[in-house]
Formats: sequence, structure tokens, C-alpha cells
Amino acid sequence: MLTKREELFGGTPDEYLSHKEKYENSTRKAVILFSLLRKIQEENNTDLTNYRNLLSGVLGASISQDGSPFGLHYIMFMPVFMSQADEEQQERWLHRALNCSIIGSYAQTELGHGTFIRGLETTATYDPSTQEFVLHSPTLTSYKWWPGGLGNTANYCIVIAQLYSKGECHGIHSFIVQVRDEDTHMPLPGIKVGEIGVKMGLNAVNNGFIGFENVRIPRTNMLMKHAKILEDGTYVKSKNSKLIYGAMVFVRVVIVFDSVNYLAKAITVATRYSAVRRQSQLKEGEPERQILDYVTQQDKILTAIAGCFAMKMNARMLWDTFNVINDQLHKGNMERLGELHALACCLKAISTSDSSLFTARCRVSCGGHGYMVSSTLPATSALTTASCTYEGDNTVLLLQTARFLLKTWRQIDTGPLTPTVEYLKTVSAPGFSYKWENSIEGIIRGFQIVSMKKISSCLNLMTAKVMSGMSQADAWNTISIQLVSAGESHCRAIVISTFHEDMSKAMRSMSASLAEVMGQLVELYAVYWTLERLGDLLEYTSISGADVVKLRSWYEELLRKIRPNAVGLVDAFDIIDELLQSTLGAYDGRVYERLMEEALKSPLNAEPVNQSFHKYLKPFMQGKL
Ligand SMILES: CC/C=C\C/C=C\C/C=C\C/C=C/C(=O)SCCNC(=O)CCNC(=O)[C@H](O)C(C)(C)COP(=O)(O)OP(=O)(O)OC[C@H]1O[C@@H](n2cnc3c(N)ncnc32)[C@H](O)[C@@H]1OP(=O)(O)O
Ligand SMILES: Cc1cc2nc3c(=O)[nH]c(=O)nc-3n(C[C@H](O)[C@H](O)[C@H](O)COP(=O)(O)OP(=O)(O)OC[C@H]3O[C@@H](n4cnc5c(N)ncnc54)[C@H](O)[C@@H]3O)c2cc1C
Repeated sequence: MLTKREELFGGTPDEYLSHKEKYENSTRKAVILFSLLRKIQEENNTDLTNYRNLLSGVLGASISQDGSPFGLHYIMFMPVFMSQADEEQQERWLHRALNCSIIGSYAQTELGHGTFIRGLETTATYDPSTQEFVLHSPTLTSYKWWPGGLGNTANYCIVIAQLYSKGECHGIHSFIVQVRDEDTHMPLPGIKVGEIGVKMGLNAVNNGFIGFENVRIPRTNMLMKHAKILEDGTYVKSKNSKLIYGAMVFVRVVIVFDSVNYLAKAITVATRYSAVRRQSQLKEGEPERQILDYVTQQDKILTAIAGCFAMKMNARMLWDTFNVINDQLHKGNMERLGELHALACCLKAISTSDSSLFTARCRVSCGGHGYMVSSTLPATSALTTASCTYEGDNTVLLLQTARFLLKTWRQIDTGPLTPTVEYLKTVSAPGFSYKWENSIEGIIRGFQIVSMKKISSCLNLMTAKVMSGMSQADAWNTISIQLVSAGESHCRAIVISTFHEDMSKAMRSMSASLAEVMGQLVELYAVYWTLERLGDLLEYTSISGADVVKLRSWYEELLRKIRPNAVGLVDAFDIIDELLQSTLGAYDGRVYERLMEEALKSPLNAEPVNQSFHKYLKPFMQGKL
């Protein structure tokens, strides 16, 4: 009788399964894992705050690097329900979603549209004679494409469609749609549903497609917490049209936590392997050195560790900010919605692009063995690059942040600013002066000045171009590279200052030795990004060549100081071997034995001579083909 652990983590490695077997195996594992999670849910309430803890359990414990067919049910279907369904609808469906007696997905993206959601083509046309909506996919490009779990798993999904009533289009709204029979799991009439095929990664997520041929759903299947359709087809608009976007903000907040989890896995593997792997002699005649002794290796890995800690603290700040503003939204106070959207956009973009960058570095820092699937670094790399796209392409999201920053800058003199942009007032105040200094505070100030000056420059450029006769849209597009850069600079300033401030608070309750190491991580992160963004700092601050020389020495000194604690820092993530699933990162450091153990599981090692020798090779080598 297999234990739960053996059921979850044993069996043929996924890499040797077919696409179909991989899905079936991940569904088997998901059922085991989510049965356990369901027990947790039964003990806790399910409001958003508690829900995120549950969600981090889902994501952090995702037992396959390939994701889970239930991921979307927890990540989007339920949060969207909690934020957009009215009380009657929550009463009708939420408990069934919570106990997984229905499995949902979130169908927004179409073959033809992902970013531009106002351009979505799926229609939901209200028929007052039957008090139903008619869901229809008018074109191939209107087919929903990507929804996780939709291929073969979900029997319900939330569909985002253009709402038509009394001949008028009211824009995109959310609808809950049953897609498969609850008993037979057969697609319901008028529904064409399937799986989109093999992807670069996340191949257990079961991403699907769905098309509707005049499918009728009751009026009460429109999620009506905000906007409504009355029985006669009268449209009652939402207090704020942007509230329909709310779920995407929540998921972007989750993704920042997620990017930390993925990066923590990658740096645990790369750091432990770099402590085990010995290669080359630093001095003639000496034994081969741990590759973690090479400063170039420290440059790749220790900065990733600092980045992981930095983003973890920023994820917590974002979550706290989300809760504060979400409470205000529930009370009808929309004042900070734009700020929350901008913050979620830039932190999702920066956390995922950093996670993708540093994970790729971890992969190459492990040499050839880092290219083995059994190291899990390739899968984590595929995961992190996907996160730069899903829930909003990073470029598009940074442009959203830039849009908010320009709007803020236009109003800079009209009153107080909201917390995340207050610094813009400080560093642009009359009489404010700043001379570069090589300190954490000096670096933070420098990044804030760069951000302010980029935003100001973008607005001046926009204004000049429009004054010269260019349209607002063309002017925006022309300077969009600089707009993205302004969004990134704003975010980097926030990340460094949050890391410094929140870590300083945390250090007060630490032992002196731990506080020293944490302080070194903050310094390493700040100095690393200073050296990475020297162009901006030279353009907008008084930093000098001499300062840069000292910064480089400071950086190298920090690498030297942190090196002895590298393994301890990643052990602190406490990721069990079963979740790490890595031949290179296992706690016992038996890298070579594990590599060989995994290799022998290859089906190609089942017999000494593969059948292709007799069928192909031998006749070929004997000139008979
Ligand atoms: C399964 C894997 C396992 C684990 C991984 C974990 C998580 C993975 C999660 C799920 C898988 C993926 C799911 C998805 O990808 S779901 C689909 C996500 N799609 C998107 O994010 C689409 C991105 N596009 C947009 O959000 C909008 O099209 C965009 C904002 C780019 C433009 O919209 P629109 O044209 O309406 O905006 P603008 O004209 O630029 O501005 C209008 C106005 O609205 C404000 N706004 C826009 N978005 C929001 C928002 N989300 N919240 C609040 N406000 C918003 C914007 O600021 C403007 O305001 P103003 O300046 O005041 O006019
Ligand atoms: C693994 C994965 C899971 C997903 N899961 C889901 C899901 O469950 N449900 C769901 O609904 N969707 C899902 N998606 C879809 C995802 O939301 C979209 O892929 C994403 O929103 C990007 O849209 P797109 O793919 O159409 O890219 P596009 O928008 O076509 O972007 C392509 C390029 O065009 C650029 N671009 C587009 N618009 C602009 C602009 N205005 N300004 C400047 N540049 C622009 C982008 O920067 C990008 O470089 C998933 C995607 C992936 C990869």
C-alpha cells in the first residue's frame, strides 16, 4: 500500500510520460493534493485574506513543475467569483467551488485577443423573452484560447464576453457557464471544447479552448455584484467600470508571491549544487575548488538570493496594500484603485522578469547538469518565462504603470499624493538638492530621482509632440520605450526602498549575526541594481566615475562576506526534496548518485540494445538502406 507521499511523488518521472499520460498523472496527483487542501478549507473561512494563504499552499506546494489542472480553479475561478458574484450567486455556487464539487476555469483570452480585452469578440446577447443570454463565438479568433484546466478538467468556467442588451453593447462582463455535464463530463450542446496542445512548459495545466454556438444561459448567470441586467433587459452600470478588472489585480498580487516561490526553488538548487560541485584549481597544485568560490559564480547566484528576499518583502507590501485598498473599494472609495492597479502591474512585471532572468542564470550556473530535466531548472525557467506573459504581458503592464505616473505627474501640484508616489513630490520640491552618495539611502534617493526625471521627461516629450501636431496616441507610441523604462525605474525605486525599510524593521528583532547577513543582502541588492542601471544614474544624478569604482569594490566585498552564508540562506527557504524534485538540489548533496539514479529510469535504459539498431542502424551501417 503506497503512502500519500509515495502516491504523490513516486512513479515514472513526468519527463518520460506522453502528453496525455502527463495530464492523467497530474490529475491523479491533483486529486490527492486537493483532497488534503479541502480538509484545510473546511477548517478556515474563505474570505480573500485567508484565501491567499490557502492559495499559497496550492501554489507553493504545486507538486509538479508543470503546474496543475486545478490551478485556475483556485487562482482565478474562485477569486473572480468572490469579487464579482452577488450574494445570491455566491450562495448558489461558491460552496460547490470550494469543496471542488465543481471545477472552474477563467476564459478571457481569445485566439485573436489577449492584451486588448476591450477588443474581445465573444458575445453575450440578452433575450428578454426568455430572460437568457445567448453566448456566441462569431469567428475563429473569438474562440477562447488558453484558459487553464479548460481542456479536459473544468466543467464550469467564467467567460468574459461583450454584453449586448436592447441592441446596445455595454462592453465586457463576466458570466458563469457550465461547459460539461456534471455526470458524464460530456461537453454541453453548442459547446466546442478541447486542449490547446503541448506548450513550452506548464503542460499539466491543461490549457484549453472553447467556442460557443448560440449557447443559452440564464440571466442570473451574469456575475452581478457590480453591473446588472434586469429582467426586461435594462442595463444597470457598475459604480466603476474598472471593477471588472479587479480579479486581474488580485491574481497579479498572487503572481508576485509565486515568482518568489519559483525563484526560491531555482536558487536553492543552484546554490546547493555550487557548494557540492568542485571544478578547476584556483591555485596550481591545490585541490579543485567549490564553484561557489568563484566570484563570477557568486555574481550569478548571490544576487539572485538577494533578489528573492527583496521580492518576498515587496510581495508582502503589495498584499497589505491590496487589502487596505480592497477594503476601501468595498466601502465605495475608489480613490486609490488607480494606484493599486499601477503598483500591481509594475510589481508583477518586475518580479516575473527578475525571476525569469535570475532563474535562467541559475540554470547556466549549473553547467551541463543544469540542462538536465532532472535538475528541474529547465522546467522552472519555462515556468518563470510564462509568468512574464500570463495575467498581462509585462510590457503592457509597465505601460499601464507609466500611464498612471504621467497622470500623477500632471497633478503633482494639486494636493497630496498617495503613498507609493509620495517621493515624486519630495525629490521635485523647490529647493530640494541631492549629491550622490554611496550609501543605501543615497542609492534609494538616486533611483527616485531617476524615476521622477524620466516621468517628467516623458510628459514633456508627449506635450512637445502633440504640440507639433502628432496625435496623443502616436506620441504615446513613439516614446513608449521611455514610458516602459519610467515604469521600471519607479518600480525599482519602490522595491529597493521597501526592501531596506521592511528589512530594517525586521532586523530589530534579529540576532546581531542574522541582522548583519540580512543587511548585507539589502546592500547587495541595492548595489547590484545601481551597477545595472549606471546609464540612468549618470544621466540624471551626480554620480561620478570615482563613485562607480568604489561601488564595484563595495559589491565585490559584499559577495565575499555573503559567500559563507549562501547555503544557510537557501536552506532557510526550507523547500523539502519532494517539492524541489531536483537531482542537483537535494538536501543530502548526493548529486552524482541522483543523476545516475534518474538516468537509469529512462525507458531507453530498459534493454541493452534498442530495437532501432536492428530496424534502422544495422541495415544502414551495412549499406542496405
Ligand atoms: C496556472 C499556472 C499556475 C500557477 C501560476 C500562478 C498564476 C497564474 C495565473 C493564471 C493563469 C493566467 C491567467 C490569465 O492570463 S487571465 C487573462 C489575463 N489577461 C490580462 O491581464 C489582459 C491584460 N490587458 C488588460 O488588462 C487591459 O487590456 C489593459 C489594462 C492593458 C488595457 O485595458 P483598457 O484598454 O481598458 O485600458 P486603458 O484604456 O489603458 O485604461 C482604461 C482605464 O482602466 C484602468 N485599468 C485598466 N486595467 C485596470 C485594472 N486591472 N484595475 C484597475 N484599473 C484598470 C486604467 O488605469 C485606465 O484608468 P484611467 O487612466 O483612470 O483612465
Ligand atoms: C501559461 C499561460 C497560461 C494562461 N492562462 C490563461 C487563462 O487561464 N485564462 C486566460 O484568459 N488567459 C490565459 N493566458 C493568456 C494570457 O493572459 C495572454 O497570453 C496575455 O494576456 C498576453 O496576451 P497575448 O498572448 O494575446 O499577447 P499579445 O497581446 O498579442 O502580445 C504580443 C506582443 O504584443 C505587444 N503588445 C500588445 N499590446 C500592446 C500595446 N498596447 N502596447 C505595446 N505593446 C503591445 C506585447 O508587449 C507583446 O510583446 C495564459 C497564457 C499563458 C502563457
